[in-house]
Amino acid sequence: MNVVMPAEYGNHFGYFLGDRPILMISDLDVIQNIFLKNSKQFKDRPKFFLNAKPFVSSVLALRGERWRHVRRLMTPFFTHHKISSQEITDIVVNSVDTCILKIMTQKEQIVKVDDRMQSITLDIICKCGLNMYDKDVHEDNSQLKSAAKEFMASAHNSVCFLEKKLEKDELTGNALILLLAAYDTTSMGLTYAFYCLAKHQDIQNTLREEIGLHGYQSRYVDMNTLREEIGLHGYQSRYVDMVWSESLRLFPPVATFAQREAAEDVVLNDIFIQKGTIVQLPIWHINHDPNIWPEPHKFNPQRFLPENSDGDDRARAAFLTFGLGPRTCMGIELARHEARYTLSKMVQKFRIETCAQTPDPLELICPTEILYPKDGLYLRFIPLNE
Ligand code: HEM
Repeated sequence: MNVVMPAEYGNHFGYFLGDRPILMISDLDVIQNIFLKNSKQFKDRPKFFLNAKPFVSSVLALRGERWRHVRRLMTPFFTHHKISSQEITDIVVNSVDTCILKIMTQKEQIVKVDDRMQSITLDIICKCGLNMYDKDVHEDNSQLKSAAKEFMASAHNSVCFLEKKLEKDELTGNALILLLAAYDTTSMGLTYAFYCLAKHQDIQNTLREEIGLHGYQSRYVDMNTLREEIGLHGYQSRYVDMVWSESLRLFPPVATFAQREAAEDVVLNDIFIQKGTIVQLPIWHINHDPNIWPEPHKFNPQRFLPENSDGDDRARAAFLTFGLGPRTCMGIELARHEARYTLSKMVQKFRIETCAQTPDPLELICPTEILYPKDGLYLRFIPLNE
C-alpha cells in the first residue's frame, strides 16, 4: 500500500482503515510542515489497535504529557556519549565476536544472515537495555519464546534506572518496547546491508580498504581502537556509515509505523486536515522516489557523503527510515553503533558473496510493521586469509 498507492493517487490522498481516516502524504514540504514545523498539532501517534497493558504504557504508545515525560527521562540513555561508552561497546564487541566464532566453526560457509543478526541484536539489547543475559542466544536452538518469557519475568528489574519516576506498567511496557523496537529493526537493517555488500563486491572492497586505512589493520578490532575511532576522535571510517545509511534507504526495515494524529482541524499547504485524521509517512515510497533519489534502486553509498547532504529540514524529510520530528526513533545511535562494528568486523574477517540460495530479487514480507526477507537470507561467508 505504501508503495503502490502514492504512485497511483499522487502525493496526498486519503482512505479509511475501518473507521479511521488516514492521509498519506509524500510531498516533502507538507511532510516537513506536519512532522517538524507543526509537530505540536501532530504530536501523538494514533491509539494502538493493540490496546493491551503494558504495551499501551510504553514510550511508543503513550500520548501527550505522559509521553513527553517518559521520553525526556529515557533520552539521556540513548545519547551518542552513552551508547559509545565502554560498557556498551564491550557488549557489542563481545556479541559480534561470538557470532564470528560461530560462523568460523560451522562446516558450511553458507550463513543464514537474518538468524545470525537476530542473535547479535537480541543479545545486545537484552544485555544493554534489559540486564538479561542468555548464553545460548547465538546457538541454533536458542528459543526466542523462552527468552521472551524470561524477559517478561525480569522486565521490572530491567529498566530500574527509571524506577522512581515511572509507574509500574510504564516500566514493564518500556522494557517490552525496548526489546521489540531494537531487535528486529536493527537485525533486519544489518541483514539488508550484507545483502547489498554481497551484491556489490566493489563497494565491499572499498569498505574493507577504508577500514584498513583507518586503523583496523589488526586481526581484531580491539576495544581501545574502537573507542578511539568512535568515541574520542570521531569515527574515521565514514564509509561504513555511508554503507549503513544507503542500505537503510534501499531497505527501510520499518514500513508503516511513522504516523501522527491531528490534534485539531488544520490547513497546511492548502490541504484541510480534520482533527483525528491519521497522517501516514510512506517511508518506502519516499526513500525510492526518483525525484528525490536519482536512480533510486541503485546501491550507491556516495549519496551519503557529508558534502552531498546539507542536513537541512528538507534533506531530513527525504530519508525517513527512522521517522521524523520529536517522536523520531530513539535508537538511532545504538543501531549505528552496532552496525559500525558488525559491518566493519565482518568484512574484515570474511568475503561475503551471494550463493545458490540467495534470493534474487529479494522478496520481502511485512507481517506487522517490520520488513523481513520472505524466505530468509542466505549468503556465503568466506574466511579471509590473515
Ligand atoms: C535500523 C534500526 C531501526 C529502525 C529502522 C527504526 C525505525 C523506527 C521508526 C520508523 C520509528 C517511528 C518514528 C516516527 O514515528 O517518526 C521508531 C521509533 C522508535 N524506535 Fe526505532 N528503529 C530502529 C532501531 C531502534 C533501536 C535500536 C531502539 C532502542 C534501543 C529503538 C527504539 C525506538 C523507540 C523507543 C521509538 C519510539 C519513539 C517515540 O515514540 O518517542 N529503535 N523507530
